[in-house]
Amino acid sequence: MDDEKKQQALLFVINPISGDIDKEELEEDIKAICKQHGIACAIYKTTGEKDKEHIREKLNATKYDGVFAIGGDGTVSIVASLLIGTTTPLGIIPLGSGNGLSKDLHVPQDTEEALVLIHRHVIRNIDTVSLNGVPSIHLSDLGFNALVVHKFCEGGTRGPGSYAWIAMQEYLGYAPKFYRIETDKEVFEGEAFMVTIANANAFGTNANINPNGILNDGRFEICLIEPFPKTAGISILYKLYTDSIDTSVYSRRLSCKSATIYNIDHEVMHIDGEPIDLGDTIKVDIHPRSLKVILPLPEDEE
Ligand SMILES: Nc1ncnc2c1ncn2[C@@H]1O[C@H](COP(=O)(O)OP(=O)(O)OP(=O)(O)O)[C@@H](O)[C@H]1O
Repeated sequence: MDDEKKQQALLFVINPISGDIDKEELEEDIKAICKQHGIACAIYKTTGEKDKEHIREKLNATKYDGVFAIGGDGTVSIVASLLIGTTTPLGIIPLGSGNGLSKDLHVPQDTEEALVLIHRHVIRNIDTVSLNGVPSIHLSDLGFNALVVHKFCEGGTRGPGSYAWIAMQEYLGYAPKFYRIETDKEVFEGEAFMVTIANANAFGTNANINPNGILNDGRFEICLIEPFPKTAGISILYKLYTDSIDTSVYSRRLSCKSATIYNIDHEVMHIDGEPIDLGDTIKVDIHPRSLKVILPLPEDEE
């Protein structure tokens, strides 16, 4: 099905600095594609200051038929959080240093191919998760990875290289933390190297923490990496990058619709890559099919 006729007005939220990629030409391409297909096109360029508030104002002022986030996971997360529970779908043109959600949604990573979504696509519903009421669309966690995300955000440098450098520096000295996790089905109590609340599958780095997660199954997974000898680190890393972490004896998965995580050691956390402090009791809930997303046409409908 081609939705071209229904698309009247689209908002494009462009992060000019994401992925260190210049987007001047892209802006012109977007305008040309919209003109060609009779679509009214509005552009908002992020500044890094109060972007969410400014985009919310635009959404309140005008009814858009879709909002495209053009940037990395941070930009996608801001736009998505404003569209949850509305009838307005989220589109993604992946142009960040981390493009995790777009990969899990099978959005083309090639910009030219992704731009086709402007006029040719299907709309599907996906689940979202909330942590103490704060939306998470992709992956949130406590523990080692969250610590690396915090240090990465505090540092001045961008990109996957500096993330890997921080991870290497922190790895040897990191001690697992103690958690109690009560889900609607089971209870876990013990130490973990990291605790990931996963609506989706893989981080922007391509490390796949939840290979069997499904974005619209009405459930989320709490993925634990339990304490392991440092010598097992390489094997765990290998399994993360070969979609086989489920086969590790140090991994555990709690599949659920709701959970409460007691963060007894006050470990840091992030939601979709943004550091956040939610206190020591984190209530997690699934919101089935609460976000509409713009996706490529299935091959049999091409
Ligand atoms: N015009 C701007 N100038 C500086 N920073 C900006 C600007 N617009 C957005 N930002 C910042 O960009 C970050 C989000 O970037 P995003 O995740 O989309 O791309 P990225 O290349 O993957 O970035 P990162 O690797 O830092 O996550 C946020 O920290 C936001 O504050």
